[in-house]
Amino acid sequence: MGELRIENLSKTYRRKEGWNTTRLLHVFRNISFTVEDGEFVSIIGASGCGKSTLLSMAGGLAEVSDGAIYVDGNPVTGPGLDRGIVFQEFALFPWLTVLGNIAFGLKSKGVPQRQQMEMARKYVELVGLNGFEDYFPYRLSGGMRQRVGLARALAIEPAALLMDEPFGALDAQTREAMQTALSNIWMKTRNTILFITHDIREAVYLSDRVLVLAGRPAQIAMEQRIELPRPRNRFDPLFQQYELDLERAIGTH
Ligand SMILES: Nc1ncnc2c1ncn2[C@@H]1O[C@H](COP(=O)(O)OP(=O)(O)OP(=O)(O)O)[C@@H](O)[C@H]1O
Repeated sequence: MGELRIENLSKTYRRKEGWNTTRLLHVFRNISFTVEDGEFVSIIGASGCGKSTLLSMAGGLAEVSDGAIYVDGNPVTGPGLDRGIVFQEFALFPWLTVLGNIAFGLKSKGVPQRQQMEMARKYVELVGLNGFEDYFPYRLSGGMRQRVGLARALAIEPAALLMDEPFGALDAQTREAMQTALSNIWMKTRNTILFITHDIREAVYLSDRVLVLAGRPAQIAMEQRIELPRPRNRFDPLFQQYELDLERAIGTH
């Protein structure tokens, strides 16, 4: 199971302006949507519209101002092993090898040591890092580091995977290769994924459904189901039509 439900979610930041004035910044108000079990949903929107804030709240890392988030019906009250998170900054432990990084969360989950390595190896294989098990992160390219980040998040077998601009720090070519890799992995695992990006092409390539966040306070301005067979062809005219429609939705709200 892995259903992620966002219910009437609001976020307000209190910003200090001068020594005795604070201003309220309503980032978004009353946002509701559900990522169904096994569904890949992306959120796109202009810079500053609140995408990262929303994902951090789902991860239990940022406080909810109003509303609630549920994973399989259980309210999110903080970080937990039912959610795997992948950030843009790879956030790997530099003193651990590839295998050590991937096995790390399994220890916290209480998986016995022998089984930790077995499971970590399974995910090394899934993300295509065979042969690099004993490398330390500094010897890996950006794309390989993000494969480790993905394997680490997948290894704890979370109900939902939360990904915040995971390929944002990569060059264009590596980024496209990682999109293909993630799409292939997802076709095998069918994880529930909430994916944040500002790249429309990336969202169309990967998602079952794309939500456009726009306005201030932000709202879901558009919801687009992507009805293309996988693996997807970026040059398909229908693919390009989806891109255009979403571009328009971001621009006009
Ligand atoms: N801790 C904070 N205190 C006050 N304001 C904040 C805080 N964190 C974020 N904000 C503001 O909230 C808004 C939403 O920020 P957020 O990072 O969620 O946007 P985003 O859509 O992820 O942007 P980007 O695509 O540039 O990463 C922005 O206006 C930002 O300046």
